[in-house]
Amino acid sequence: MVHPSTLNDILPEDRAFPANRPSYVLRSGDETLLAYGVARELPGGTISDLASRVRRHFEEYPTGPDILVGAIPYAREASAYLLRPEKALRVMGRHELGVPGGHLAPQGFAMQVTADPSADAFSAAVARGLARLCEDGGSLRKIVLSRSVRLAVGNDISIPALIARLAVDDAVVTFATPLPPREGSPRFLVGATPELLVERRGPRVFSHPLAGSARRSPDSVHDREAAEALLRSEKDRREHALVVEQIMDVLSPLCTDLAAPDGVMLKATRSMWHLGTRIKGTLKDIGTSSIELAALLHPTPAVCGMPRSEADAAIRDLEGYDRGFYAGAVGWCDSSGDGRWYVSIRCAEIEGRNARLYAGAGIVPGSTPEGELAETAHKFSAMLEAFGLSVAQIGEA
Ligand SMILES: C=C(O[C@@H]1C=C(C(=O)O)C=C[C@H]1O)C(=O)O
Repeated sequence: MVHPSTLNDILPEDRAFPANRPSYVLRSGDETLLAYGVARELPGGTISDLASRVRRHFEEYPTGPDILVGAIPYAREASAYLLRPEKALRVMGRHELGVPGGHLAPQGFAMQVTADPSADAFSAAVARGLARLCEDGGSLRKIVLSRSVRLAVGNDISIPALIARLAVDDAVVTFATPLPPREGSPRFLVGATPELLVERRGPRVFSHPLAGSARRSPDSVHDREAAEALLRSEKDRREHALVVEQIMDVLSPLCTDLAAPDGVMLKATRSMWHLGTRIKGTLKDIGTSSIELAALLHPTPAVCGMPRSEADAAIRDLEGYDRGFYAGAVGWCDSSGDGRWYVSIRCAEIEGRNARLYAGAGIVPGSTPEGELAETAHKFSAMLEAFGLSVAQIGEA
């Protein structure tokens, strides 16, 4: 059981709830969810029985806020960390969070920046991944390889300041969610994700997968050219189509009228362009919960690859580290089965003075180690900027 006192410093005291600070924040352009304190922790287990554990939880504890919040890790065999808060506040519409920008570290404190793996080691992993895609007789079509950057700051990292800075981008969903403490020390996953894994609202189901990326440019002509080139890129469209294919395959037996009426469109964040497809459907059986849908879909080929088990095995072999809660999902669900789950990317694991940032990129035939290195560097930029750093400061421009 997590001690609530370890979780109460995400935001400054909320005027609406004096004497209480949110322990969990999920802010999108149209809705902000704030959760306070921890009444209960969902018992652990793998993703295959997550939906039944959630259902049992709401049956056993019908009182209190009708919500579980938290994070699902990348590995399907690892346990989700879902919490029943003491209080929850859902604010419809745009919410400023009421957090001052603040300093993440006192002026003059050096930040230590370490690429883990190094840029060279990541490029080598991409080259090995590409070789596997081209192996004769192999069925592997895509793998998503990631890397991390570790930051060591002079003092404890201020999560309020971090999320306030990330929230300047309205195109992304800013989140801060507690992770299981390590040796008693509180940990959080904080990020700004552009990608909706799945949402269930009554019988309606939504997903907005992204795959295929280009960096944005401060120059509007170059920016537009980058977007147009991405839309035309055969390699990126192929990479994207695999994600849409898997999501449609998983959802179609469960839905009537499943469709992607707008086709492939561009999604812009402040730092990246992506190819995205909005998928919508209606459940055949209203008993299918958002968490059941998330558990079936995760990990999509946007963060894993195709086919899933082969891609996952290649990732574990080539990346050489445990992704933890990066490339999992973050969100909420309630006892009716409604919920929203976002892909936990563009994020960092925060523990005291240390942050570990993650970024990954899809590898398909036609990808190059240099291209994927540059793409992941730019995917770090929103988090780096929240720390007052730039891509150039991690040694890559
Ligand atoms: C894996 C990440 O991003 C994913 C991979 C993308 C790609 O390869 O083009 C695009 C969006 C995300 O689905 C990440 O940001 O870490």
